[in-house]
Amino acid sequence: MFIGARAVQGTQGEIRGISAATGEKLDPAFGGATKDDLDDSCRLADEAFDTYRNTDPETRAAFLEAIAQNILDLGDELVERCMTESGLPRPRIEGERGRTVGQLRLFAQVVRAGRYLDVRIDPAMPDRQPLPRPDLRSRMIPVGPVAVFGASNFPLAFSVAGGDTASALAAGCPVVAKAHSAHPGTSELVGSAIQKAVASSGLPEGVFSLLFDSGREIGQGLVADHRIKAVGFTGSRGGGTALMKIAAERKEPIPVYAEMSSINPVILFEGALKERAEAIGKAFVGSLTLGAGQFCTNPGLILAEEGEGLNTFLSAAAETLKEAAASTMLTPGIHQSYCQGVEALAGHNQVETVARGKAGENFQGQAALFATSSEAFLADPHLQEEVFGSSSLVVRCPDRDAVRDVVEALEGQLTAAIHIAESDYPQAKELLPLLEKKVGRILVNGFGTGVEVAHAMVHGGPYPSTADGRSTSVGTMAIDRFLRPVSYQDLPDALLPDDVKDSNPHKLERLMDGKAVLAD
Ligand SMILES: NC(=O)c1ccc[n+]([C@@H]2O[C@H](COP(=O)([O-])OP(=O)(O)OC[C@H]3O[C@@H](n4cnc5c(N)ncnc54)[C@H](O)[C@@H]3O)[C@@H](O)[C@H]2O)c1
Ligand SMILES: O=CCCC(=O)C(=O)O
Repeated sequence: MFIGARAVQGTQGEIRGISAATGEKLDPAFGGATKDDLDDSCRLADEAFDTYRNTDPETRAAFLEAIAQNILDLGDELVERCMTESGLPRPRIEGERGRTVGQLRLFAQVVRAGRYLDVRIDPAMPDRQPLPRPDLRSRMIPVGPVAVFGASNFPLAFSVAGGDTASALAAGCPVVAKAHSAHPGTSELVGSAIQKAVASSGLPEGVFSLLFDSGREIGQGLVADHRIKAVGFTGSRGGGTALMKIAAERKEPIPVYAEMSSINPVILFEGALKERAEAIGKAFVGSLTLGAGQFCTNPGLILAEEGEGLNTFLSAAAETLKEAAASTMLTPGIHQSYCQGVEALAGHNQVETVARGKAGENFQGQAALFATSSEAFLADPHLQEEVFGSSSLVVRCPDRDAVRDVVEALEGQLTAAIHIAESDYPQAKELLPLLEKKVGRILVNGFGTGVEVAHAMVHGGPYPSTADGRSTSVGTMAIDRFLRPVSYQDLPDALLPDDVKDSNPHKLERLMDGKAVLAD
């Protein structure tokens, strides 16, 4: 573990990485944190906060870039360890490393640009009648130390140096990360890259700590610690809601930004099916089986009106899926819950098994495609539960109204995809307002897997896809989760923070009396 500048061997229990492919325990053995380790990490983060939040933009941006470079400098040791622990192939891990590094570098740009501070200045109007207007200035400031829970399914881009850590550090918040026990070796390597950047950037050691937990006590204690002011989490609905409860019951409740579960409905319109049902069917299976289906954006639900087009889609999807190789899943636990989910669907008396992929061995997940009627789907809420892996359910709808009824019945989702031809635009236009209320991202003629790390990305959605549908965990808006506004009224310039001073020393773009003004 890394507790500030110290590298610490945990003493609570034994945590070992497991070869995802074979189940073999990996060296070295890691140990979980004690309550003292937890307390030290939170104390150091609290002590570091004021210094870190007052770092100038260039120092903070360079720090983020140093993390990125240190991760790259880990070279193949990181890639190979991550492949072994996650079972994910080299191209995926190398691609995910590039995404992680790119995310850190993008946030460095955000910090340098300074627009995230949202500086607003309403100059005083002493002669205004009937009442003078005071001098009012505001900016966003970081909330304080943030707890980050690494995700199993993206051991780099959503884990120790993933989007939650990158956006929190960019906001000026120290981070106490809780490693995911599915990839302890990967977590240690990435944690070393961050700790090295803290030191080389001359920052207080408490800016980053990494803890392991041999159970759940440390993770729960982290969320409950009064010095932690926000939580980032990606994982199960049970895990996310458990942490939300702890956070809500604190003396000072704090937000938990949990990304939890989504079945990401894909709606196939008549015109699109008429034009390209077979191509959609093949592309769908590619998305469904990406990363052994362990994407939170996985297309777990297909909606379409019954007819020839849907039948053509189903035939193409079935033929393609039958050839899909089974892939190693992240952990034996995730593999087991996937198999249980698939068995439950296969045994459901209203669900038809359309196709199964090639059978696998050990902890490989066999792809599965099921179908049911909209009537059965609406009658059984269990049918909209996420089956985390390469499994999807097609819902045959008798008409357009039934499609809408199913969408109405869905919980909050991360994404919805519509496959349309121009002839479908009128119906699509009717459905879009409803989709907006249900999801964080709407796609046309694609699938939700493959989240672009960009300024306009929303990787979030109404509960229960995430804990707070107003936020995103990917993209530059992710920084907003770890900021809060402060207003300064009638302060003399000498007392104002640099960001809101008349002189604008950091040359920020600011809102002056409601108008955006670039620094000269
Ligand atoms: N939708 C998604 O983005 C997504 C991503 C990963 C996993 N999942 C779902 O979660 C299941 C399990 O996967 P996972 O291990 O990544 O998720 P998980 O929720 O079990 O664990 C995620 C992290 O949170 C911690 N945690 C979980 N519950 C906790 C609790 N009650 N108290 C303290 N800490 C707790 C774990 O130790 C781990 O570090 C998967 O089968 C899948 O269904 C969903
Ligand atoms: O698993 C959650 C994130 C999915 C993602 O980032 C992607 O689809 O690229």
